Amino acid sequence: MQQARRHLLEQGVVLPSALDDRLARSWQRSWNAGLAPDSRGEGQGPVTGPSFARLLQRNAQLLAFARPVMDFIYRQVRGHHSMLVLADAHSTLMHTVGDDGFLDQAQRVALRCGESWHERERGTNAIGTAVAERTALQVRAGEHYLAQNGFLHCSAAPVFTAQGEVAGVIDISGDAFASQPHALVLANSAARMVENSWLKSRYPEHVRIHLHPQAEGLDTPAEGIVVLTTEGVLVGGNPEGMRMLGLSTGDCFSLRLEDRLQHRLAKLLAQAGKLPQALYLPDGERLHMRVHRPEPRVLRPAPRARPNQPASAPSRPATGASPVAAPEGPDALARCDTGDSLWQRAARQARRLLHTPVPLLILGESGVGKEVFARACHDSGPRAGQPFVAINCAAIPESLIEAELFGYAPGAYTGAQRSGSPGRIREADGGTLFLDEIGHMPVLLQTRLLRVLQERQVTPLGGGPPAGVDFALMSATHAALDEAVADGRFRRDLYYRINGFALRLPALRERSDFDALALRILRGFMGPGEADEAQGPADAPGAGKACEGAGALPVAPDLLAALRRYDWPGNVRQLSSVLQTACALREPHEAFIGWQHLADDVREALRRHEPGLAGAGVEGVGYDTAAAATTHPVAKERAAAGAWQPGPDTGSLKQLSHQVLQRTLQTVNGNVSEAARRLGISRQTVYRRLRSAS
Ligand SMILES: Nc1ncnc2c1ncn2[C@@H]1O[C@H](COP(=O)(O)OP(=O)(O)OP(=O)(O)O)[C@@H](O)[C@H]1O
Repeated sequence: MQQARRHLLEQGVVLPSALDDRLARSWQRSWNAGLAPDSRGEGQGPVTGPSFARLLQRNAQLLAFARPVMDFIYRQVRGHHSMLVLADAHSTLMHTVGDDGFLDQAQRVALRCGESWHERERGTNAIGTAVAERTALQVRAGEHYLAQNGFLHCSAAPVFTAQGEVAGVIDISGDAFASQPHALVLANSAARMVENSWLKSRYPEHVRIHLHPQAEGLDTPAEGIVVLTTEGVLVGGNPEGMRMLGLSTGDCFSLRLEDRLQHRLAKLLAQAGKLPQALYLPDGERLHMRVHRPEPRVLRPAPRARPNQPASAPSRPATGASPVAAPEGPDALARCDTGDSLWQRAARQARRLLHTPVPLLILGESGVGKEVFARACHDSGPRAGQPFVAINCAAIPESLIEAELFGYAPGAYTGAQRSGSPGRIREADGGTLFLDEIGHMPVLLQTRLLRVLQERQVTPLGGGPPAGVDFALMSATHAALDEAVADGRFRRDLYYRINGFALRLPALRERSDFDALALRILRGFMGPGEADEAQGPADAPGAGKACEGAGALPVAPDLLAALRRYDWPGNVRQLSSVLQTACALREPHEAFIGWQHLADDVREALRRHEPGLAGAGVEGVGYDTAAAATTHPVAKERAAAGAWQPGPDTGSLKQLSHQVLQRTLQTVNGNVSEAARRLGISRQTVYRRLRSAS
């Protein structure tokens, strides 16, 4: 380990094979975050007082289910110079129980309630690394990134929510005792016990299926559990249950279990509460299951989703709804709903038509999310689980569209696959065919498509018997199809055939849900929890406060304001790509996206929309540094502590940024790396900035 440490200090990279892969990744993250292995870490001090009380309040359920399990485990390990820890999803310690002697020792390295053991602050450690890697693991002695934690041996296992998000971590820390494999087994079993008891009590109005390969395994911590709505839509499950049935978290709220298992829900319910039953999976494997019916409740109206509830957040289980009128979890359309009323209107219209054969024509500018919307309609309708086949008519060369759509017989044309092809239309059989940019379909093919739509039969190119097809049709275009009809570029009869109902999706600049939509997109790029994590415990010192005004978005407030004002000609696609680039340019230790994470052309385009900045130079270095200095958490923290703050009369942005840089360099005694880290910019930017000022 000493050699690995030396190598890291000298080369800045982890020595290959020195550590288990997960720990090696973690060491590298810790190094990249700017943590010095011989430092005392970057803790911002413990969360205390009312803030700590609120933290406990937010995690009340997890605590309630974890405490008895921790007490039980502690009784098994008492006297072994160790402790059990429960941390939240951000690695902040909430509850500990352990031997007095060891608790005292642990206090000395801040292993105590209220302290964060996030990797960013403490480097590789079992709690923070189990959260980052989403897996149970051990970190023993010198494997800890900070040398001062080398006396600890820790085993930690994440506790997952029913939708696969990390809810918290259970850790066993101690001296040599905790380094043994059984400590990891204990931590893992504790996490499974917490998940299972939480899951059982959390969904009283849902159907619960308990599973195990052996009947005797039911009701043990090893059992799998999945939860369904009374209509059979998957709500979630424990990791074991999801694994046994080959489900992924992406299936939650969209998959009907009977489509996957070929078991009727009614039949499953009929077996509820009886002795364990055999359940055969599609591959022939046999499991034992016990089905629990929802508990009867008084009828109450279905709760509605809050309009600005972040769309990709797992919806909470319905509370207070009856098993008969119970609403299922939000479907795919509801999960795309980030609160804009124009978009919601389109979704309402589409939803009414999903159970009818009426073809939808989705209109809207390029990049507004027409295909995303069509896919969500499909996933929310009766054909969910069947194929969704999207064809971009503008992207396929005209000469190939016919073969691509209708398929071809073996050897139908030069360059064709020898075995022939069924064509995309037949691939959509049973599901949905989505024709994007339908306005670009060549007129001759429009005639063939019309015939398929009328006859519901496809005849492959080069001959062969026609094959019957059954699909729902959705089309989309950003072009004015009625104009194309008027000047003869699009067949009128086909236009009427595809336009059973036309709905229009709003351009991004017309939407009122910018923040919620951006958060949804960021979640996709930052990974589960991280987009919200920047908010931290809302009142934790430092990070959360630095983003005041930005709501839940980990974006510097002035940048967020500019993003909101921008007119987004490329719509959601453009926003998505800007956020993706910014996430990629963000250094691992940077909690917020700032101006410095934008490409030059984007920064320039945004600034053209900024009333007060129109005259500033385009080069932008000064601007991004100033922005970083005023919005980066560390800088803001310093400002709050009484250090220099830019005032309105301090000069141009370029001067401001130079002053910030100079003062930061003074504070850190000229250490460029440290200054760059504090300002949230790269060392190269610091040097460039110094050069441009001289
Ligand atoms: N609701 C959404 N949540 C997250 N990302 C979205 C959403 N809607 C659209 N996007 C992003 O925007 C991109 C473009 O969406 P989509 O392809 O559906 O737009 P479109 O209107 O069909 O575009 P075009 O007219 O160019 O075919 C997607 O790849 C995705 O990255």
